[in-house]
Amino acid sequence: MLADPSVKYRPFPQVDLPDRQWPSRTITRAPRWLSTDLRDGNQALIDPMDAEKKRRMFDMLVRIGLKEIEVGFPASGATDFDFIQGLVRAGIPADVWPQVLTQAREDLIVRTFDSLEGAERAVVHMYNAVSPAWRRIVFGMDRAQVKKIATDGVALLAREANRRPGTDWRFEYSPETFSTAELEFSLEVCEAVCDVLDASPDRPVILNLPATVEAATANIYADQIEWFCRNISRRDSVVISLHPHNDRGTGVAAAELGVMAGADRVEGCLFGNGERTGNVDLVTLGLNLYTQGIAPGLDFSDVDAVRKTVEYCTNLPVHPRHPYAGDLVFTAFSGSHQDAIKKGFAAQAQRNDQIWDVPYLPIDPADVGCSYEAVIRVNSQSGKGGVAWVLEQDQGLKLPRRMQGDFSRAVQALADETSRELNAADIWAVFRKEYGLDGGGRFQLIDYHEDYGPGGNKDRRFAGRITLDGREQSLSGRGNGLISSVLDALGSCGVALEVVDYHEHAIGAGTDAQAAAYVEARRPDGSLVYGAGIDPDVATASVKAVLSAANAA
Ligand SMILES: CC(=O)SCCNC(=O)CCNC(=O)[C@H](O)C(C)(C)COP(=O)(O)OP(=O)(O)OC[C@H]1O[C@@H](n2cnc3c(N)ncnc32)[C@H](O)[C@@H]1OP(=O)(O)O
Ligand SMILES: CC(C)C(=O)C(=O)O
Repeated sequence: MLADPSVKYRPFPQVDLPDRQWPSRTITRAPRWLSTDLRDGNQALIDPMDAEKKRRMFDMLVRIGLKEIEVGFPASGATDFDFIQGLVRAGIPADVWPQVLTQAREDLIVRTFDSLEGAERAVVHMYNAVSPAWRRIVFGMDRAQVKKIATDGVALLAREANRRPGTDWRFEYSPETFSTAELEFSLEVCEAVCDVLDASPDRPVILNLPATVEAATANIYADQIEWFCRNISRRDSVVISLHPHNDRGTGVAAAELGVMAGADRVEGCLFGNGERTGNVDLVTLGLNLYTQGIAPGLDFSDVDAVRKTVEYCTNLPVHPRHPYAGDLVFTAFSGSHQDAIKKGFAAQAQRNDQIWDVPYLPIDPADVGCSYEAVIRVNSQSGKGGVAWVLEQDQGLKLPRRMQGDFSRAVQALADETSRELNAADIWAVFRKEYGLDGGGRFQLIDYHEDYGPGGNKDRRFAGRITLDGREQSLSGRGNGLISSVLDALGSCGVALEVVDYHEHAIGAGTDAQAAAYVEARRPDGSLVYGAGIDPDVATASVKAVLSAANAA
């Protein structure tokens, strides 16, 4: 890299628009969407989609709710041409407009119209680049010549349409490279195109203003769009469309600001496939709107299925951190995030309204078909809240607060030792081991009997059979409750404990229900130990929990 990049790169000039309005506008409804997955997306693939993949993509786009779909570049070759003819023959849903792209060349235009033979309706989209670099480098033409490519081209569109009156034709024109062209020249070309096509309010022309290469910050694109919307002479006879690419990684921002600046329509691809760094991502745009309380008109309620289809058709993976849809976007590994999310879910469950307010989760995962189970996952960065969450989701165990800290230390030790993610089975195994659920501690309950002394209810007697250090023996004790009588019995084995906290709850319901009991106990030196017991009988669960604490002591 250069020490001084200014010798090679120039900053993008500002747009002279001191009274710009877009910064204080908000988006209040979804724009019209066009999917160009089958065109811009497809042309950028290592292996372009075959007919089967195209059909699968098309059907999914229709299911999602796309009403405008660019189905290909028919003059590119037989694959696109035949696919488009096949779609037309099979019948395109009545509320869906197929769109096709062509260069402004007569033979290509004729072939493009041929591909749509028999269609009820279609949009023919023609482009030519207008910016200085393309004029100079690609075409070797001046402004007038480049403008003539456009006007001659759209005249051919009108001619071909007139020759085929059985189809309801609409037109889209893209001054390709709009974002790096002089605004006045783009406007001049678009005005001329609208004149030739006789744009009117009932037959508006789509003017698509692409950021063919994203070359400036998103606010500059918004300025360009607002400037264009203000200056185009027949605003009511044109649909202003955006086509942002993502070279600077700000395609989504550019599209959003462009809509605030007055655009009616956005062209993009699912998950941002497309040339180089991609077209703007329709999934992110749609769900961004959704999280502002605006119905996007696109159904991503099973975003995972959408992702799998796109991955299959494009043979490109969607990044695990991709907004809303990546494998890891609803997953928190880090302790403080887990703690906040766990509290957020609990608060959400207690509130009496639907408003979503869970820390770190901008959208309810359930709305896009994701379950809550995977929201919190555990590794060495995790904390007690996350560990407790996984145990609760997996086993239904609701550990008391302080015990969460005790248990999490054991889980943390394993995570550090193994340097990997711990799944629910790992965590459950640590719990069973830590609290002696499978045996292994000094004290294990075989069975016990409880009765009352002369003092009645406050005079409980515990008589148990346990294994102590592997040897079976009897144990008895007395207290004013079951737990204190077990503690008394343990005292005779030299274990002095005072219970400072006790919790119990049911796990599950009906005949399969179990009870979980948790004990926090203090040793003579003041240190705390914890125990847990699980049993179909709640009293037995509590006895086991006390013995479990004794094992820890
Ligand atoms: C920004 C975009 O994504 S635009 C869409 C791009 N998509 C594609 O190109 C995919 C499909 N394309 C193709 O299959 C082929 O490029 C075809 C069939 C369209 C044309 O193929 P060919 O004629 O063999 O070659 P090629 O694409 O290189 O054409 C370049 C010529 O077209 C001219 N040209 C480029 N764009 C346009 C345009 N929009 N209108 C008119 N002429 C154009 C170039 O100046 C060049 O002219 P020259 O030969 O006189 O120098
Ligand atoms: C054809 C146009 C719209 C295009 O794909 C672009 O400019 O990126």
